[in-house]
Amino acid sequence: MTEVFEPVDAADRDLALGATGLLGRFNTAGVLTAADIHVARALGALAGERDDTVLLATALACRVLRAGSVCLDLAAVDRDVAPDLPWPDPDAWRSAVAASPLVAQGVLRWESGLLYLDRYHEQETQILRDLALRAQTSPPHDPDLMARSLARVFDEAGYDEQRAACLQAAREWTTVVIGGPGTGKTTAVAGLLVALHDQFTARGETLRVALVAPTGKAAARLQEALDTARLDPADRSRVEGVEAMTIHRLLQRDPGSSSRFRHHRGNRLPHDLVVVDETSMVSLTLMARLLEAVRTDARLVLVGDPDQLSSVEAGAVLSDVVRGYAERPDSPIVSLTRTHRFGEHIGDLARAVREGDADRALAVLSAGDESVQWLTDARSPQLRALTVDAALALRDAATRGIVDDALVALERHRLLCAHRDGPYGVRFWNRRVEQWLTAETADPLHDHSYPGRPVLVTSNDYTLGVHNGDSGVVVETAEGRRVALPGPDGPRLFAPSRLGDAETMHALTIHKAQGSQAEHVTVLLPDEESRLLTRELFYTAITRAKQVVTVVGEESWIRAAISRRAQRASGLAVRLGATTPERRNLGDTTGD
Ligand SMILES: Nc1ncnc2c1ncn2[C@@H]1O[C@H](COP(=O)(O)OP(=O)(O)OP(=O)(O)O)[C@@H](O)[C@H]1O
Repeated sequence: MTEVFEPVDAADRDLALGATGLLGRFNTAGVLTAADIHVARALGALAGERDDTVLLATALACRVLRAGSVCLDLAAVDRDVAPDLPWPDPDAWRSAVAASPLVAQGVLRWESGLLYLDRYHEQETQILRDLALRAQTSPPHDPDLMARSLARVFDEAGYDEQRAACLQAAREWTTVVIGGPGTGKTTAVAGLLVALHDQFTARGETLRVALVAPTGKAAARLQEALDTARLDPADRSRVEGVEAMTIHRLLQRDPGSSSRFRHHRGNRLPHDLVVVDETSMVSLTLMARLLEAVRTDARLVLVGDPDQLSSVEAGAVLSDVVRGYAERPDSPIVSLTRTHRFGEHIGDLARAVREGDADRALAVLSAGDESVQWLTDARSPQLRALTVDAALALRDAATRGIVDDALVALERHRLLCAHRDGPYGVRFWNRRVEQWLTAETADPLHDHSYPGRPVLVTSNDYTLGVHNGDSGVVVETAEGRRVALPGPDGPRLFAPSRLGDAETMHALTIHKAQGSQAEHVTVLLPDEESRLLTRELFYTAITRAKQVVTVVGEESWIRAAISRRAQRASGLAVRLGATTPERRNLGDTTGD
């Protein structure tokens, strides 16, 4: 089932002027927006397509993009959500789409039952082409030196998976390192940086490294993990000076265009090694832009957890790549399977959710371990106690003006919600925690800059160096109240009025929490009717916890979450699986 029928927002429910026939019916029913209809009509006029059913498919192909799909899977359209609408007969619909002038003229692409707007098909095709091109040759490397470097960096038993990841990345231009939280992905990256540094130095060259992540928050976490990776002082000096940044910053936005970057196929990045962390959050479009900008003779290492929620924008590139290569002999995937950080119980819960084993997940939740707690009712006094304790700790440090302590307190607890609105939403819970706090302290909280207010920045301000997703806290200082945000060289302080768009963050959506972690995470599940409740969402939420996770929700909601998959239509996995590997210098893994 594709997500064609995620209910449109109230603001979306606009009617297209003069929309008649099928498009008009689907528009009035709230399935299509005016924008979907506008695009379908404009493309239809361009190609001379008058068949209403084809225009309907075109409009739906626009609609699915908003739900994260790259294309419309015509056979999987779920008619039950709007059963009274005049759906075309499936066979006739397929034939009409296949025979459409829109397809003949390349405005739309029709492949294996999937209907694409040309741009997205082109991006998939480009990714496939670039991956194939990168796999035709292999990089020069000295295996003996590699073995010596890895023996030094991973000098204890138990690092076989990390070693395997580094060896693959030494041998091939493209490597995909996948694993859940705490499986040692960053540790593998740190080892790889050191080992490749040795390789380049031995050849009298300097290794140029780019370390990137899709969001500023994820880049900051990657930097922190690398800075604290277990390396001896000599090896540490080999990775010093490597700065993690966002993919957008690496590619550099072209000031003359909102969608182009300075680095592209005609102006490639200079780096010899590009490592991308949190790749699950990278959209199809951004991956296409990145792949074309990386030199074909530069190593690319994609790191991430394919079981997490996919990008906000269309595409599920990491999980598609993993599925697409599953049966291929030339797969660049290295899987890290052993968890090294979690308490055993959070790891067990995450595994049960990932594997779809609801009975096992409920058994772990019921076992009574202090690292995995379960509250069936959001009215539980325990939920109030733990959110108020976290808010009070923040308020205490902030009122005393101890900025470092306030920022530490900010990382202690996160209340995560699936929705923004409604009884399980962020807005409701932010207000509720503030009310509880007022009841506890008698502080008036009508002022938005009260000390201890946790703040989430929601837009980029390049002059201030503040990014969407940054989080901080209002603190009392000698100069007055300031919002403290963590920075690479210590806390940064801003007058509250200088920070543009910011929200209160006693509660946060799971989507916005992607790429970050906190010591204790409380996951407030929505009821089983929620359209957002999926296994990927639940897994992403649980795995934000470093030490303790509290799940709030009834058994049936947990079962619903685990049984429902977030599905995105895309052709990448199938097209990748069907590609025949082509190798120019197979077996040539040594020497230049
Ligand atoms: N093979 C190993 N044996 C023992 N400890 C390990 C091993 N690999 C990593 N660790 C330790 O486990 C912890 C987590 O490792 P790391 O940060 O590399 O994981 P990760 O997969 O990048 O985590 P995440 O992406 O979830 O932050 C670190 O403290 C690291 O030193």
